[in-house]
Amino acid sequence: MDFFQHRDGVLHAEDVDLERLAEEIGTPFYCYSEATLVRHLNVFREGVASCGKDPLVAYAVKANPNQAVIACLAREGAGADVVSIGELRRALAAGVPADRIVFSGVGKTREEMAEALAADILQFNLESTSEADMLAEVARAAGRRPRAAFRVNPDVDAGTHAKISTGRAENKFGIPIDTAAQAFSAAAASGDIDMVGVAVHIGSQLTDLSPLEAAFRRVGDLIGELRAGGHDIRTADLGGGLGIPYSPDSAEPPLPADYGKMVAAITEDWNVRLIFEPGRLITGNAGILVSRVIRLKQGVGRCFVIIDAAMNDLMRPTLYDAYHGIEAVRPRGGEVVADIVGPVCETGDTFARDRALPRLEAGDLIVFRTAGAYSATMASTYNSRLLTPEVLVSGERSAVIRPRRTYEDLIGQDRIPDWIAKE
Ligand SMILES: Cc1ncc(COP(=O)(O)O)c(C=O)c1O
Ligand SMILES: N[C@@H](CCCC[NH3+])C(=O)O
Repeated sequence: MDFFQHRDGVLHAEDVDLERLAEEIGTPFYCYSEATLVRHLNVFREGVASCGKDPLVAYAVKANPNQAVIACLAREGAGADVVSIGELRRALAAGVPADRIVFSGVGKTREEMAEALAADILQFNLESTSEADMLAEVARAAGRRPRAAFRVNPDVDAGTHAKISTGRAENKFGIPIDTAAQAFSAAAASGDIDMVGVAVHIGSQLTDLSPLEAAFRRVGDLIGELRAGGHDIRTADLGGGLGIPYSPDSAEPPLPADYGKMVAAITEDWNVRLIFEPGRLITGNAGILVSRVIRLKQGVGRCFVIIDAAMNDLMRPTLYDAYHGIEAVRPRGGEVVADIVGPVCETGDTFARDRALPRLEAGDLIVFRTAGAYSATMASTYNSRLLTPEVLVSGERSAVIRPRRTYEDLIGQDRIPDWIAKE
């Protein structure tokens, strides 16, 4: 059965024996397709290939930071967009060259800056003037000269879920675009930072190009203004954010090729190196979550399918009311309309309400589609559940890329202070 969906709508014919994997690994587990990851990276790269000279695709590591996933993309030449020292270390350890790494995020600490500076990353994306002051201090102390961009906030509504919208004036991200010229001048005047670029990212899971277009046009105007003010702007980081299809009923998000055409037209005379930071688009439809039905329970007027995955494994439905396609691995005849729920002690531990599915029985395997991005990485051990293992499949091959830990590991992480242990 084909569970990995290419971004261009073609189902990939990867023959994955999920039943065998479930026997070997136990459920729940995440499963990623290497071919689909690579395919998505290439679809995006082809889409933006005509956008200026040597565009950099810096994979947003936060979407799926498994070392094997980053290494697979690094092998294909991807860079990385990181937002913490942990992500920077992951990217470097997975083989992403430092000169393809950009460091985003509103809360970079002195220590993080010093480490990224020592690694000589391509660019810091600064999000406030106080952050620029801190980077200047760190750079002076280290005797190095970082390259940096200011991320601007264009005050554009991305039309996505409020919790993942980042480009409105009221959001914490970036500096207001109207004050950017002063911020650039102040940062450049410090003499410690090479202010090379402008960055923008207005949100995630965008299903319409027009907010991106509006934001990019503002960035274009700003680049003109900055150059007129004497700044040597050499890069423009256009962020990530392109949406992917989650539900067969929702509108098709724009294709990377259409996005690329839009970007190429707007940036034609910018004369900069463009940087892109796609995350979800690369990994989202390259991953699934496999779970087993524990039991069925008839409630008052509703049927509950209780599965062994829970909100701690896949938070998106409870956090954003996100839709994930759910399918039976070996569909039986008939149909059931049910609530798909996990074992966690919260009503929010509901993946779907009133979902029509083929009839299910205890022991059946089911699959959550589109679970390669912002899924395993947002998991927790709530209810003292173990983190879900991850598997990578590549044609006939499969490898566990994050093994299941033991309860001893989980419990042994904690320390009982002497004074309690003794009493
Ligand atoms: C600065 C930045 N770049 C890139 C991304 C990746 O976004 P997406 O996964 O929607 O492509 C994000 C997350 O929204 C982000 O905050
Ligand atoms: N965690 C969000 C995406 C956040 C994007 C990060 N900038 C999701 O699952 O959709």
